[in-house]
Amino acid sequence: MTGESGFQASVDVAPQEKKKFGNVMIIGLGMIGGSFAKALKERGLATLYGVDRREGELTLGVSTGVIDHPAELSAEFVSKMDIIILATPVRAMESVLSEIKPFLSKNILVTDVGSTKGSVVDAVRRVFSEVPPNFIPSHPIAGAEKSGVLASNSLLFEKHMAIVTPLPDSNPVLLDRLHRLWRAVGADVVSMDVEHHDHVLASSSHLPHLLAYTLVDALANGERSQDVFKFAAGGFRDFTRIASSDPVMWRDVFMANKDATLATLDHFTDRLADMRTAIAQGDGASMFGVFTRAKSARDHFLRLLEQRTIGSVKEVCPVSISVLPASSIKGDISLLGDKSLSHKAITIAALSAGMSEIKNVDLTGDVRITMQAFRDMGVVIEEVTADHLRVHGVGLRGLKAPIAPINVHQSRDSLYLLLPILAGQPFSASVVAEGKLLNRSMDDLFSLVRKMGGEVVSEVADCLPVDLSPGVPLNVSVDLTSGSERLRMAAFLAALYSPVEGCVTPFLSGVCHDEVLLRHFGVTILDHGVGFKVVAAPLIGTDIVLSGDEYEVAWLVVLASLLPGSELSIKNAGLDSAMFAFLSFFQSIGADISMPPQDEFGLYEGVLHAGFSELKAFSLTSQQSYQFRDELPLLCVVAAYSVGESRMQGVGSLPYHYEDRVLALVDALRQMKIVCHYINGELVIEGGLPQGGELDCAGDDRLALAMLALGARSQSLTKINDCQKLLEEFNELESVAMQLGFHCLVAQ
Ligand SMILES: NC(=O)C1=CN([C@@H]2O[C@H](COP(=O)(O)OP(=O)(O)OC[C@H]3O[C@@H](n4cnc5c(N)ncnc54)[C@H](O)[C@@H]3O)[C@@H](O)[C@H]2O)C=CC1
Ligand SMILES: O=C(O)C(=O)Cc1ccc(O)cc1
Repeated sequence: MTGESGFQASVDVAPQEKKKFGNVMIIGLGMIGGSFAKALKERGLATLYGVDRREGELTLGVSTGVIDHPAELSAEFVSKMDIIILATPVRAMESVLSEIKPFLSKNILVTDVGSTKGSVVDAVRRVFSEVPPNFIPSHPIAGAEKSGVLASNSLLFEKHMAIVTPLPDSNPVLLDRLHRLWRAVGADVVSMDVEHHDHVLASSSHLPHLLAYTLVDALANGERSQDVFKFAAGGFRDFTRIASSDPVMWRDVFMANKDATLATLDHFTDRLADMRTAIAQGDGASMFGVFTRAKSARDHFLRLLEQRTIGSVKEVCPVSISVLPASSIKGDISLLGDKSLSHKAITIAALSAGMSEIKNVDLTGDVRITMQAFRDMGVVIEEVTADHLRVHGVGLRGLKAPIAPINVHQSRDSLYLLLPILAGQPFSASVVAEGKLLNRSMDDLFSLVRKMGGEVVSEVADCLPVDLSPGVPLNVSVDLTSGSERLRMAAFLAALYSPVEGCVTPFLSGVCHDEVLLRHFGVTILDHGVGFKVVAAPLIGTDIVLSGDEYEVAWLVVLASLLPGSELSIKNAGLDSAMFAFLSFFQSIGADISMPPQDEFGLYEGVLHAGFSELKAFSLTSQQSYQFRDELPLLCVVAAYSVGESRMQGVGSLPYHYEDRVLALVDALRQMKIVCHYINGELVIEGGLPQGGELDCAGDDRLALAMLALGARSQSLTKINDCQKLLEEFNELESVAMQLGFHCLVAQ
């Protein structure tokens, strides 16, 4: 090992100051080992010892300050370490482990950074006959095509993932230390099992390296190679950068991860053969399909990585919005399409036969998750402009089995649409999620899928992740009178997959956007008094322009009503029966609104006008409180500015989520010096002149909008904290405010 010729490794292992991670030995002081050492050393977190079979690397390691001391794999050094990191090529690890084995004690954390994990665990088993609890493998997903200690970079792991692959017997205290170690050098840590790691990395890292090496080799040895390289365009350079990586390291990787790389290589070879056929046959449609899906998958993926939502907790910057009092709103405005309707329109268009154009569609946030899921199942979706899609539908049962689980991330909207659709396909599929969607019971949705005849298997009862398999399709009958409104579109979709006819009994009577959207695409929905019969028939692609978000419409109407001098026209309102009822109630307490006309489907679509007027105090029965439960925060604001006392019965009997929202607003009202009483579930608000203040909407977008309205006519400035969700949901808020002359200021 080291120190043999001329280079003296000191055996005096620093007893002096103890740093956070103590004595850390890096074995294999190349690019990754050196980067790790440098990152710990620069942060003053450890005393670094380096070992390398190439003496030159150690000399450079000391002279460039990457390590504190050169070392050897002897008792004097090894036994005094707190942490040992193996950073050699993977096939060298077995001999390194044999050398350190005699000097290891069980409280020394030993880890590695190898690109494969199964082979390292096998090597550990061969050396120790088991995996000792203090050996816990890991792998940073960060690197470069360079090698050697001079290529080391102390920031290499910052904002990159580090995968740890603990084993059942791993020591939990040391596992925790390993997590801290990776976090200390800036990495986001994720856990995975060894086998899964090797399969995922075979596709995401090993296969691309193989392709790059093979491409360069094939072209370099082919005819006209001089000219190929001379005239290589940027694409060649981008694609082949990684062919400059270290050949020893990569030979080791492919020898160590043979089965998983062969599996992904076979899959890729099949797809390449398909592309060959498409080119040979001049099949432009197939090529266009592959290129569009691949482009959007990559764009989507990069966006997600930028937000760092894959495998790590999303970093959110706190956003506050301040409202300056005494402004009016004036102007004609068009609102971007409703987000939930955007998810649904894309879904229905994807399941229709033929092409659909969807205009005024909101393509921000979670909507992209729904879109990506369909693209992963073979649907070509072109983004014509930022709010215009062209969807090449494949029919109700025409989706292709996705090659990987569908990831709905944290999007409930995507999940509730995708699950019944997947259950209606002839293939099995898995659905995974992240964060708040995990470990939550989805029993309503899962039982809907079971009603369709689908088989649902999840590790934790009724929770994600879930595996779905098709069964014998059944005629679905869903009664939503005691269920959640969220299930409404899911129930309609399930009914569409019925062999003959499905039946949905919704909670509220009247016209709703979901049914209208389906009718647009040719679905026959027969109202039979207590519910709807949905006739199972193909959907037909069509063109549709989405109307503005209804809650945003309601908010703007309330704002216009409260602010003297306001004159507002919303050019693309689309009100269903429930929103029409709310705005009608609002008219009944004095609001000056003119509603858009009713269209052939029963929606009130078109221009809506609203202006300032003095509003009267009001009383809501329990039934009305329930009916207007979504709009109650807005009504509380109206009550605060009305003359007299307003009452809302039955608030205490609302589902807790709605009650909580109202109570949060009551707190805000009290902070603004408005008198409120909440007794036996009845809320009484005495109108007055709200003061300004600093409010917190607790990340609830609807509450945030209500608080903005509350601040709009208050005595002094109102600042609302925690508004990130509002800007995610209503991302054109600032431009709408600017167009209408509503003075609000967004600050991060
Ligand atoms: N290069 C990359 O981008 C990434 C590499 N990895 C993994 O990190 C490990 C190291 O890779 P790099 O730092 O890129 O390679 P490198 O070639 O820069 O460094 C490896 C070092 O290990 C030394 N070494 C080899 N056999 C040894 C032995 N028996 N005893 C002591 N030292 C020995 C070599 O002399 C060399 O200095 C590999 O297992 C690789 O799979 C992990 C993530 C990224
Ligand atoms: O240079 C690149 O783009 C890489 O892909 C780096 C890399 C190489 C090997 C790994 O195990 C992890 C990351």
